[in-house]
Amino acid sequence: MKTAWTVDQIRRAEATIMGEPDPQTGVAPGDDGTLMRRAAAGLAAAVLRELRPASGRTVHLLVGPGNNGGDALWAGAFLRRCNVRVRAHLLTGRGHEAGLAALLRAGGTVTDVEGLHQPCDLVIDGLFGIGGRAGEPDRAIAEAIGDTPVVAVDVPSGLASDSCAPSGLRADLTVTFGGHKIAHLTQPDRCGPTELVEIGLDLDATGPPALRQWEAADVAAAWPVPTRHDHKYTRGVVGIDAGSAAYPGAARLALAGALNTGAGMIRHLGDADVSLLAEFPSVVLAEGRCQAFLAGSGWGDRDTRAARARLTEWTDTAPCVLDADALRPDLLDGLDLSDSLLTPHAGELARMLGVERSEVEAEPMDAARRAADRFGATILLKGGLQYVATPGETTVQMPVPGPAWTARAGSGDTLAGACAALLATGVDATLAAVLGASLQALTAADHPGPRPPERLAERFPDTLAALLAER
Ligand SMILES: NC(=O)C1=CN([C@@H]2O[C@H](COP(=O)(O)OP(=O)(O)OC[C@H]3O[C@@H](n4cnc5c(N)ncnc54)[C@H](OP(=O)(O)O)[C@@H]3O)[C@@H](O)[C@H]2O)[C@@H](O)CC1
Ligand SMILES: Nc1ncnc2c1ncn2[C@@H]1O[C@H](COP(=O)(O)OP(=O)(O)O)[C@@H](O)[C@H]1O
Repeated sequence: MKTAWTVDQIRRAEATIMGEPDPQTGVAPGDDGTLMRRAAAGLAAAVLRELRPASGRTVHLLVGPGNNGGDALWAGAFLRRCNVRVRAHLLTGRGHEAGLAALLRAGGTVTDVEGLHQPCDLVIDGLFGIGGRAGEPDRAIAEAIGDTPVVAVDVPSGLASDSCAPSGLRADLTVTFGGHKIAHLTQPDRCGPTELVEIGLDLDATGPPALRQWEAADVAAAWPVPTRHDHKYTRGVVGIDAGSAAYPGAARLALAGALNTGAGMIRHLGDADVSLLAEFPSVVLAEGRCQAFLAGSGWGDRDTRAARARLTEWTDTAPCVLDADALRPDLLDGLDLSDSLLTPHAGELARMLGVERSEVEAEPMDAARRAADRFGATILLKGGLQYVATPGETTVQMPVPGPAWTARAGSGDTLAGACAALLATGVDATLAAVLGASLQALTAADHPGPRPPERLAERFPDTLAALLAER
């Protein structure tokens, strides 16, 4: 599990070690440079690994006016001890005083933008870190970097740490300090792999993290495996109302998702063509008790009164997964959704919130959180990176990300079925969303290529078996 923290939390954790910074100078009373040197040592070690062999190689430092530039300068001084040639470009003509003095003492040099065009093996981006504002890099600097590998200090410059929006320089590796920032998990294409250097911050004391990214081992550990004492009813019965004359396949897809995730029993309660059940002989048509329901996938333009009656009855009875055509404010308002899961994609979430899709796409984490509070329901916002927001909870969960092969019609229906099967086992809506979305993503990673969603769902059990074998 990777956890990410806001800039405010990082600053507060720093302040408990060094004291509150003076508002005029920005200098904290207890700042003797220890944290910066720890950070810089970790940064230099990472750069040495990238350069291997390092002796005789050349590194350019892009140095901003703040502490981020200080880290780069100190790292440059450490690199000099390993016989690395270091040239620093000071963006504003000045840089962290002690760091610059250390670099010059160690034999590093200062250069202008022209000097950055001289050949070098690696660029350290220390322009701006968590104090940086979002923005595009200076053209002259971007041109000078060209194709040279970039190691970003803390966060790539121009990428806002608390945001999901892409901007700024692109890094091949980001070395961060104390704890991951939100942008590391939401902008992997900008940050590259992220290496965490411990510098002694107690981030847990600042409250819950902003974001948690699940990994395969976490999914395995949390998976609700049936025990010897279980039977089909204790494992959970799922009632599914998916599909319509216009979208008959949605029922088949949702059933495939639920069956292959391990429901104890499935009741097909929709009005879709039952001939599809020939393929799924264990699915029953009999009405009866259910531990979870799935409604909305492939409903099309179902009559509002009928849809509302179904949702009211089901949400009053058991936890529900509400998907696709059930995700309309006029259907959802007034329902008790406290133990249910809504699974919108960005367009559906925009409709639920009455905003433009672009607004959801720009800050998906915030949009998911807002929707969770607005509807009092857990939200799984689907897409390339997915966000699970729980009403009243600060931390947003990010399921394991998967390849974009999954981005096709019908994948959402199988995912909804998978989440419903998990809800029926008794796990809460947040865990059902995280586990269902992660299983789909991990399976797609195991079977890359244009595999139709119902075929991908058939591989869920293999992926799960491999995951559980590791636990
Ligand atoms: N604190 C610690 O002990 C430790 C901190 N550590 C390191 O400190 C980093 C945070 O340092 P920081 O607070 O000095 O902020 P930093 O990211 O250097 O930027 C601030 C400067 O940039 C300027 N600026 C911003 N955006 C701009 C833009 N778009 N275009 C132009 N200018 C812009 C901004 O100007 P202003 O906004 O004030 O106008 C200000 O002058 C952190 O990421 C980590 O690397 C580690 O050493 C571990 C210990
Ligand atoms: N870029 C992407 N990378 C990986 N998975 C994606 C990407 N975009 C969408 N997905 C997945 O594809 C599915 C799309 O769901 P949705 O748009 O609701 O499809 P439908 O309603 O047609 O079934 C979701 O399961 C989501 O997780």
